[in-house]
Amino acid sequence: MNIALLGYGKMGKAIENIAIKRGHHIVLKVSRDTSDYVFDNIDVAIDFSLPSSAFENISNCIRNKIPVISGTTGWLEKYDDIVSLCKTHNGTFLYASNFSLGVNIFFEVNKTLAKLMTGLPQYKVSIEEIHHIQKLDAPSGTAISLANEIISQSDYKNWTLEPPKPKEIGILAKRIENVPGTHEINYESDVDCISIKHTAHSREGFALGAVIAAEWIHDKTGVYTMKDVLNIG
Ligand SMILES: NC(=O)C1=CN([C@@H]2O[C@H](COP(=O)(O)OP(=O)(O)OC[C@H]3O[C@@H](n4cnc5c(N)ncnc54)[C@H](OP(=O)(O)O)[C@@H]3O)[C@@H](O)[C@H]2O)C=CC1
Ligand SMILES: O=C(O)C1=N[C@H](C(=O)O)C[C@H](O)C1
Repeated sequence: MNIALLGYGKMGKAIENIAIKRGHHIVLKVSRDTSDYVFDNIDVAIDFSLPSSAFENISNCIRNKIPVISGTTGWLEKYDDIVSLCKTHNGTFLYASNFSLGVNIFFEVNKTLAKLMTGLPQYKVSIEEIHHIQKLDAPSGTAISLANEIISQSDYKNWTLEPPKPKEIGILAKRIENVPGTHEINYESDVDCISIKHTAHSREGFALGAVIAAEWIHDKTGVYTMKDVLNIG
């Protein structure tokens, strides 16, 4: 496939390595200062850019009939607008807050555990995420996905970065140099604690998942998630 990379930072470079190993060609790389570009002979675009640029990048692809996947976090208040645009143009779009296989399995474990914990108010749930100090958004997109899944299975109403009130899930966002991404869910009672944790050792898992998603989506139309790609959930 001919791939356009929208964002050529830490993730763009990790994706380039894996895509080339899998026989693909990177034919366009877009960064902050790429002023004018055309989508010429592109099979799929992969957006890992900035919270402030993802919406425009994705819209641009959809309007130009380029299938696009995005892993950029921190822009999701406009997700529904992208879905509408995609439907209007009969386009192709997939967003994932986390492309790694491990985290997508972790999402399922989180959902199952949240179901098991309903009706056990003695356990208070909280989420901790740790990322590198360059990360622009907090909490992480993955932590938001985890919280939303718990909310969908329970009496919790929303998540917060502040000390949680009743029915709120507290998220602690820590920033530590060079940490690729760690997420932990804790159910704490007076007598014990149940924890589940995913630790990324590098960006390779995110990048491989993104390339697999791009391979899967490039000849389809519609709006998809990683659950469709991995056939889980
Ligand atoms: N879903 C997932 O699995 C994962 C998601 N992420 C998310 O991906 C995003 C990128 O992460 P990361 O690669 O670490 O970040 P980086 O800061 O390393 O890279 C961001 C890149 O975006 C470029 N950029 C800036 N403006 C634009 C624009 N208008 N159009 C296109 N590109 C632009 C920057 O260019 P320049 O270098 O010129 O400034 C830079 O190359 C983040 O939102 C992060 O949270 C990260 C890992 C996994
Ligand atoms: O910014 C990152 O690095 C990451 N961002 C994603 C998120 O916000 O969840 C995924 C991963 O944890 C790495």
